[in-house]
Amino acid sequence: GIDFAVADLSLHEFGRKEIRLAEHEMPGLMAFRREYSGVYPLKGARISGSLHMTIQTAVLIETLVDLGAEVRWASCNIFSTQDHAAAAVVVGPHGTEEEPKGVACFAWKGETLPEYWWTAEQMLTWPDGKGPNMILDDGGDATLLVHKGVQYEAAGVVPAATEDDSEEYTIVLDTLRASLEKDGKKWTNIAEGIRGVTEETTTGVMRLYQLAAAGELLFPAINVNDAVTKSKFDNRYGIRHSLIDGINRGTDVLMGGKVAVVCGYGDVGKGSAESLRGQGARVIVTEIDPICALQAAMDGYQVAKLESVLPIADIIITTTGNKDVVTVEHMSQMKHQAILGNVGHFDNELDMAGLQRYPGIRKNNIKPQVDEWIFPSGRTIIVLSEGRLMNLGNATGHPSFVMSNSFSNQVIAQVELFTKYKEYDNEVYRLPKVLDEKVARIHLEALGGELTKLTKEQAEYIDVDVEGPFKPEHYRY
Ligand SMILES: O=C(Nc1ccc2nc(N3CCOCC3)sc2c1)c1ccc(CN2C(=O)C=NC2=O)cc1
Repeated sequence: GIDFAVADLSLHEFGRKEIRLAEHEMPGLMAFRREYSGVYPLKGARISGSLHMTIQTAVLIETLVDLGAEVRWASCNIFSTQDHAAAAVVVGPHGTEEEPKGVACFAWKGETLPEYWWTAEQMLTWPDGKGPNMILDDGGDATLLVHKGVQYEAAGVVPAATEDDSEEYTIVLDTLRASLEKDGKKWTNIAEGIRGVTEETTTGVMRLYQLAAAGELLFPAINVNDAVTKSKFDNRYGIRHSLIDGINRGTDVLMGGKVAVVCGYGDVGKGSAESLRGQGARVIVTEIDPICALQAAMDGYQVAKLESVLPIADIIITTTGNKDVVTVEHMSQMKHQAILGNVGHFDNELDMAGLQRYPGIRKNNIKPQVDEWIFPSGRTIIVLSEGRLMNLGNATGHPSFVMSNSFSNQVIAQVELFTKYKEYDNEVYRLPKVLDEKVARIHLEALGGELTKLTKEQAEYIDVDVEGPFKPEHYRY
């Protein structure tokens, strides 16, 4: 039998039902199952995956298994696991609760930090003592664990107190300390067996480039995040779908006719503005970058400074990826019951610490992820998801079709690295554009779109191959 640790295996039937619905909305992954049927390009692959254990991720996992891989999984966030997805992945499409036949999965919603690092350790160690030969990472924790482990083995000492006292980092070391004392040279063996890692997000990709720049990257890496059909789609179309979903689930406020301020006009800001405009809101954009600001103006949005529009703003959404975009001074000048949310990067776009320290402030929790903050003046504001990503806290993250684009790039990258790792150095690579275009072709077809074909003469005229790639590397879509 397989080893696993999930919240409640009896949720597997519900998970299986939602996985079946998601498969219909993930044409890219299902196309790869058909294309590679009987070929098993990932036969022999032992993939350790660290990525949000959601229904969509379950479809990714079962696609990797269909392609021949053995998989062990943990979530990359202590809150993001959907317990029914984890249960279904363990039982598998042909297993039962009594006799699970799925994948070794170690994930449950609400893990403590020590539990989180324990699940990461389980994900990286096979029962036969072997390690993975591939890593699928989101945020870089799996890659970090392997590299830190090797570094400490190389130092020949069990890690002492660290230069960084954060609780999370110390937990990593406790895990490492335990495993080093127990298994000695385990981590070096694990790293030596790994052919490569494919990384889902900006944060993880940044860590990879830092490792590569320091000459410390132990194996090749593919940056999935910067595939056009991943980041452009997550950031623009995923947010366009889930921003108003989160506002509706959280507040049921009518957005038509209201004034909505979107801070930032990058891909996330563009998706957010479009989402709110679609509901009939009058959207005002704030920007620091003249090019993005001009784009907003040309798209018909008023471009203003946040301070200038606080008296009329009903909804304020931050999308910048920066910190302190909305300060407590801004909040104290907002309209009564103005709605404030963040879909940018981390939870520091809104100055929640400043709000909590504001003299005489009071907090009235309306329902999970929806708080009313009451200023001494009696005026209140409604803050979604405590300033954290409200498309996740108040809604269900990206829809399956958007994740199908992202995860199709993951499958291509896993097959590419597993089968051609000898052609790669210990550097960070992006997928060839023609594979990015392949993901787009599959999803266009699934939407009933018809692609026009270049004639040979036309292709020569614009100096591209009839089969692509159709754009130069530096092209910005
Ligand atoms: O982060 C994700 N999810 C998440 C969910 C709930 C949650 N609750 C939190 N807290 C904070 C402390 O107080 C208690 C509540 S943090 C948190 C995070 C997450 C990201 C990408 C994908 C990618 N993705 C999709 O978008 C759809 N399928 C996917 O795999 C998923 C989840």
